[in-house]
Amino acid sequence: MSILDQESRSAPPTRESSRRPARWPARPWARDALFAVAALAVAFIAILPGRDGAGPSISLMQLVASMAAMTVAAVGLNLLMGYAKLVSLGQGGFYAIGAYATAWLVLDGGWHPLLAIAGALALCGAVGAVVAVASMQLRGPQFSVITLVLAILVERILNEGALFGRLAGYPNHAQHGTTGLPPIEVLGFTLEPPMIANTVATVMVPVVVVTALVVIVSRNIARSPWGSSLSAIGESEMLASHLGVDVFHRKVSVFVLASVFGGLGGVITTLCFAHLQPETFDIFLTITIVLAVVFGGSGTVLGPLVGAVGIVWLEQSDILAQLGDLQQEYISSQWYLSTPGLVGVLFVLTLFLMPKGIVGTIGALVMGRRQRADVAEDDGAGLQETAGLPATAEAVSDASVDGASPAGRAGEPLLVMRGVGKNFGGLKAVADMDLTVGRGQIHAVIGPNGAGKSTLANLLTGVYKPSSGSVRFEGREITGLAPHKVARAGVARTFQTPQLFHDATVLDNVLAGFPDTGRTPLWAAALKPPSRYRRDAEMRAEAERLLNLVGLTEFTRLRAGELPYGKQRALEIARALASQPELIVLDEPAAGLLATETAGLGDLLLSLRAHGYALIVVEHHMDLVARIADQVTCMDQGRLLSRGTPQQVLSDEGVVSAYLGKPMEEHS
Ligand SMILES: Nc1ncnc2c1ncn2[C@@H]1O[C@H](COP(=O)(O)OP(=O)(O)OP(=O)(O)O)[C@@H](O)[C@H]1O
Repeated sequence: MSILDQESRSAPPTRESSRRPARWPARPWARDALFAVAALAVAFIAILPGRDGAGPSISLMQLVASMAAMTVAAVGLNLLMGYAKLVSLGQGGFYAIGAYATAWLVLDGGWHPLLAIAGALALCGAVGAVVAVASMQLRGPQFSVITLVLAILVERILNEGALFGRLAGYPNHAQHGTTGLPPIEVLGFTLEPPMIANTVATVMVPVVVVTALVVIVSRNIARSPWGSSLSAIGESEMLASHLGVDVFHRKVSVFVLASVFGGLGGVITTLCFAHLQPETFDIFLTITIVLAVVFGGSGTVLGPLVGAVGIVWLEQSDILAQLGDLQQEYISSQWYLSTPGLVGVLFVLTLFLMPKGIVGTIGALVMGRRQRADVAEDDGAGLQETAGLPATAEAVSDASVDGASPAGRAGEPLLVMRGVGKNFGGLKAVADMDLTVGRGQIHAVIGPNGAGKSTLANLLTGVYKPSSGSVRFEGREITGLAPHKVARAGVARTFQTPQLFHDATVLDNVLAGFPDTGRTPLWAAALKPPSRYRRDAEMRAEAERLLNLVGLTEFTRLRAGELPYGKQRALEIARALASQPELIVLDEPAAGLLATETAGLGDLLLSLRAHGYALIVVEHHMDLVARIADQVTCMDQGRLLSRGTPQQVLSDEGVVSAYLGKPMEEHS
């Protein structure tokens, strides 16, 4: 039923698409294949020096192993911290669980090493799930503290639990008669760790392949609708739920995934170093993983890799030790910073000088340059316009919204709210309100500040559960459903203050509006089957058409945060349309718009009505209300004050005295 159902091929090429330089390779699957080949190639090049097992290459392979372990753990943390903005300080704990559980299941449990690895990762996932369920209601610092407690607990258990050899490490002579885990055998191959001179460290092959696969999979996830849902959660959980995302489950899922990747870092450590010392799994490990993400670029695909490689190299090279010596020589032999202290200083400097990290900073520079080039090519037409919305009705019809529409069913009540009320303590914000909206109808809700208009919208969209009454949508009871369920039922909304992904492009903002953001399963995001490519192409074509509809074609690749306010409102409407709703609730869409923009908004809303959308418009601009609304409901003190056509309501004496102050004609 979307206005987008028409053949996308029929759309005329936009200026944006006609002048945009083609990316190479042009096809998304070819770009992904190239990335995968490059990742695997880098992985194999990294272990080339160890191919003959010569003594000096052993320490190099140990360095690569440490980098691989740190990369995998940092990639997991980045999904959690970089995208969903859930700052976990427990990643070191999962790393330790993965390492020790693998060794323990092999040595004490007698499990086959591959089974032990699977068991260790499952344990990390299970512990992650418990911690996530327990902590997901917490926000910001409280969440971080809970995860930090986990890391500290794990470290204490390893240090003090006799089972894990205490300070003797694991395995140890007293318990196992050996200080090294035997190399694992898989399909007749012995996977030797990089520990013995003149022995080829064969385990490095699966280690770097798995590391490359983790980077590839995390890139797939980050660039999928599943990844968009994480960014949405990071931006605002309220926004995410209105995009159809089941926030609680998604947060638990990403935490479990991050925990498993953290555990995989530990598994790599066990396989490569064969002996575990509890002090290497201290709180400093967790901080190093966080630093790797921040240093490389949190919320970027390559950031954790670059950060992990950089941090491990710094820690293991002589540079920091030499800096320590220099301090002792020239500043003080008593007061100087050792390696952990210097890493801490690096952390602080990174936060101040490069808050986006290495990859993020480079990415921002490249994006800025591209955008400046776009604007320079733009012959002044696009950015200098102030109106983000189509200024004329012709502009709207030019945008060709003649797709399939539910207009044929117009008149049937789509939404029926009956006796709805909401109390906040002793305050009746909404009391006994009815509201009926038919398909293809614009229903304006007006009233003085504090009348309860936004609360009514929030009751409909699931933000608040009604204290009384019922809400039916398309004949289905949706009273008290969570916002993501209401969104999935076909109700989209925009907000009083536009809620956008300010750092993402305009196009990506619209893409986040598609139902896929809430519905794509993790496996499809991670593995990217052919159907995902087809769907991505469809969504992209539809998103470009929607941007054309709301007059934002020129700005497709601009960052949303750089759009003028009016255009941000237009973008929010395009994103709402992407969810293919039946009903759109617009909370004060004309607030902050210029007169020309308000006129353009009116055109757009009328055009949406013409194509069968039902709209509820909470608004203070009476000119706009009078022009577009079929029905107007005026609220005062949470109750119905007047209802009828715009003419009836705007000339109602009660409305004039409680809200307008003077009759509508005198306003203009
Ligand atoms: N979460 C809340 N907790 C307590 N009181 C609330 C809450 N949300 C709204 N209210 C109160 O409910 C009443 C109605 O508020 P609401 O925001 O719905 O009014 P409104 O008509 O949308 O006003 P405006 O036009 O200023 O946006 C106000 O008195 C407000 O202070």
